[in-house]
Amino acid sequence: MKVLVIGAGNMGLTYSEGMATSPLLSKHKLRIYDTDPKKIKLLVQQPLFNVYDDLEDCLPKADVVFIAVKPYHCEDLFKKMKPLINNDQLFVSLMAGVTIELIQDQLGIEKVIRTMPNLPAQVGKGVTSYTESEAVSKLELIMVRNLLDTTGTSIHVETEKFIDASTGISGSGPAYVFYFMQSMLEAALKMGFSQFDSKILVRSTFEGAIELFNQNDISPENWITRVASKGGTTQAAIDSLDANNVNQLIQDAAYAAFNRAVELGKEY
Ligand SMILES: NC(=O)C1=CN([C@@H]2O[C@H](COP(=O)(O)OP(=O)(O)OC[C@H]3O[C@@H](n4cnc5c(N)ncnc54)[C@H](O)[C@@H]3O)[C@@H](O)[C@H]2O)C=CC1
Ligand SMILES: O=C(O)[C@@H]1CCC=N1
Repeated sequence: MKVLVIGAGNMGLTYSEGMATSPLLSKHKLRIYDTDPKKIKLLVQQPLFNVYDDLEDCLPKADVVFIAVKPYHCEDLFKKMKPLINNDQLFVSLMAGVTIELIQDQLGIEKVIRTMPNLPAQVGKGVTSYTESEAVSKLELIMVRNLLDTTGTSIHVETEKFIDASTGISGSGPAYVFYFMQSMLEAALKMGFSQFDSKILVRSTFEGAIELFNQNDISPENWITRVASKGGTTQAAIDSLDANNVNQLIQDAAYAAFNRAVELGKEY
């Protein structure tokens, strides 16, 4: 099986590295293509995969093609791809919003797996949701799942609605966590801690909370009650969050990302 990854950015490179360092693919079975000459120049020096700057040299012979460009680049890319592809090839899209139907129509092919990955894939802790068009076989689905799992874990969803929904939860989600971290860091600095100590306090708090969550079957809501004493400091903080409707605001943010994914699908 020969795999081509189109787009050597955050996601394309992450997946390429995940697949290349797994036992599933040897170097000569994995290719990466990008249009940015500076990226190509840097990438040719790495030993993990073969790097291309011309679609004609890498696309026609690929069995599985990962598409990891920004949604607004897909129209132009699809025009260039169309004369070089065939209906036996399997296309795996990592793009937010772009629908299976649009990919099938613009490329004139049938086999598409649409995914929604996330950035922690860079450290092997990604989560990717995925769904497929009718023409994709069970075997092909398992094969691609194994490739996706080289960057973490994956969940299969029945419809594309859940790909857009997971964009709002896990795809964009790391940014919500970083947003929270940034606020905590700014508060620590204002209280007079150094940059160094602020980072330790915030990082350890996030790591510790995640570890507790992972090691016990207890809901976050329940954990809050274990931190908060009646009339104590945590309750003062939670009361402030509740008074400002932060729970609802976070849910609104997740829905904003979900809705934007649906909108993106109509823009191309
Ligand atoms: N960054 C993230 O956390 C996530 C991104 N995604 C999706 O992944 C896709 C890629 O995002 P990033 O990797 O963050 O973007 P990026 O901007 O880091 O990488 C995109 C790459 O595509 C290349 N490119 C542009 N036009 C091209 C073309 N016609 N042919 C070949 N290469 C081309 C660019 O030179 C660049 O290297 C997007 O569609 C996004 O919706 C999905 C989930 C999470
Ligand atoms: O912001 C975006 O559109 C992409 C999709 C999910 C994360 N990044």
